[in-house]
Amino acid sequence: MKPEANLTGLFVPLVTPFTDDLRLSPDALVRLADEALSAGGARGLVALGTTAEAATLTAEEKRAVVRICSAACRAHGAPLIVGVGTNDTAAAVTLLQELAQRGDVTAALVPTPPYTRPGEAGTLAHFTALAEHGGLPLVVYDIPYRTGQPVGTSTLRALGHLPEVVGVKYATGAIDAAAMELLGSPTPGFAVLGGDDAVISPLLAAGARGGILASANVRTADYAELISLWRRDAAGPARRLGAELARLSAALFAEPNPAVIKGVLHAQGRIPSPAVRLPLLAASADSVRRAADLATAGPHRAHREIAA
Ligand SMILES: O=C(O)C1=NC(C(=O)O)C[C@H](O)C1
Repeated sequence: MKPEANLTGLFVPLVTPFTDDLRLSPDALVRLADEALSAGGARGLVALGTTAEAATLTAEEKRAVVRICSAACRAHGAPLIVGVGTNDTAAAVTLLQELAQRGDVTAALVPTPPYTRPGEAGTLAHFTALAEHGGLPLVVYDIPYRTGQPVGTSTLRALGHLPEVVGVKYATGAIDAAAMELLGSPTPGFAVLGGDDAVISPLLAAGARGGILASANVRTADYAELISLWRRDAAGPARRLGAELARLSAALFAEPNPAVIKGVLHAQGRIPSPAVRLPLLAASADSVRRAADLATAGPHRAHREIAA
């Protein structure tokens, strides 16, 4: 029997706000977490995703980020997903066991082992070990353009049948025959969540249960509404909002994530600094301006406000 993770809706992988001198800004993270779950209407949060620049955080900073996100999730009765990414299976088991001991983590978001390229059988063996020994429900993060390790539909299905694997963050960069095959016959207890922001709308149309979307750090409520519209089969408004948000997502990803998102959040006064840690560089003023314009008030929102 699978653990019940209830992975439907919008999960926001929060940025990690820094000060200008690159220290963690806990107060800003507390505000972002609360806004996403209250005004934003997100179903839950993702701590330590790619968008959080998790690769550059110290162990102590990671603990602080998880503590803050956990407190917000507890206050809102929301699920918390935590990113755990390494190509060392034994180290991943240890990290998962430590997280499991907290008792407040709904699931871990785990990429296919990055860089090593262990093949599909090795990837399946990796997740089997994590499922058997990690002690936490797992969401497989399928993002071959970052990890270098693609997984085919039959491997994904095999992963979905592992007892602790409750979902996949599907970010293959395409909605193709493989995606349609995956979505066409869903595996019970295995949620498909979109993770490619610019194509989230068609993935939802094809049956994805929700999304883990960095773009939702900005205009959270609209991404939550997009998911809700598709799940209610409201195709017309969903298509219009999806097209508008795809333009925003493209602008937010014009430079390596999360540089533009942080630039926009800073321009909106929501974080103290647009700073990112090396090897990322701050986004150009042009990219931030273009995305900030799209973030402020799209025609869809204007239309809804007039209609209200
Ligand atoms: O941090 C995440 O989770 C996400 N990161 C993305 C990326 O940087 O590739 C994309 C997605 O929006 C979620």
